Amino acid sequence: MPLAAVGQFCATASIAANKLICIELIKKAARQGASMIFLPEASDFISRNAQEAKDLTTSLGASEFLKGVQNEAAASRIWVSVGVHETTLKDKIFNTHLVIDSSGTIKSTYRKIHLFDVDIAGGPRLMESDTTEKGDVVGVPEKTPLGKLGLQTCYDMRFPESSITLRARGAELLAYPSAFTIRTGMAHWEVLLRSRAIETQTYVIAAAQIGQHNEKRASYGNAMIVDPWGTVLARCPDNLNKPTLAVADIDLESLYKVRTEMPVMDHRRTDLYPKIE
Ligand SMILES: O=C(O)CNC(=O)[C@H](CS)NC(=O)CCC(=O)C(=O)O
Repeated sequence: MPLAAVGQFCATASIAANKLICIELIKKAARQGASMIFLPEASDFISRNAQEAKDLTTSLGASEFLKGVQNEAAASRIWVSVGVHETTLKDKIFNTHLVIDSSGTIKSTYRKIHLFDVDIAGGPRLMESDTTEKGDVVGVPEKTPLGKLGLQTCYDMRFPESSITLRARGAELLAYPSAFTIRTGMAHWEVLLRSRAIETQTYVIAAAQIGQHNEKRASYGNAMIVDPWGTVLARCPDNLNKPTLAVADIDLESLYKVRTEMPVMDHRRTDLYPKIE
């Protein structure tokens, strides 16, 4: 049975420092026998403001951060899922989720489709669309050593439509690299992830940022792997002081048992509401 590793750390505005942390996590996951490691959203950097985000962002091909991650994926012979920023043709950024194979090649690119524009009394207030352009493709699951992987990002977990779309297209796992706020994380994080896993009957893997990135921004952590029954198989420790990993076996046989025993996809009343595909 293949082993998945989910990572958790606190990115700052230093791309060089974040790159070293990710390289160490990739090495450690490979040493533990994982076939694939999942790193958080915005693993390349968390910026202090919109201007800094624009200044730090490059194309995928010109990214020093990605070069380091791709080289280490190849050196450690492990697949990697990672969230990064990417320049667009306009003066904006894509919030991009990549799958890199064990030779260091980018196999799949997903650009976050739901942007986090919220203003909650007592915080947080974040307007992602000020800097970020939304992607316009849900995509098809990518074949990985763990199974067919559907790519999403963070806030996307609030939209079951896209996870059900990916399930309908063959997903056996869904990845949600994240940088969740603490307030919304305490109220919603685990419930959302377990709900997506239960209703789609897929594994859900959510790498996460944790801790204080700068004066204005902190993240909730609780990176986790959830099985298709909704059980939290692994969770990174609540450790603010160092990057951490958690691992779990991916058992597709038990996934198909869940789907056979309770075939919710076949029970849909698409005569009463739209079919998602
Ligand atoms: O800003 C970057 O560089 C990377 N992007 C993020 O951190 C994004 C947009 S601000 N964060 C979220 O989507 C949090 C969602 C969330 O917390 C919720 O749904 O409750």
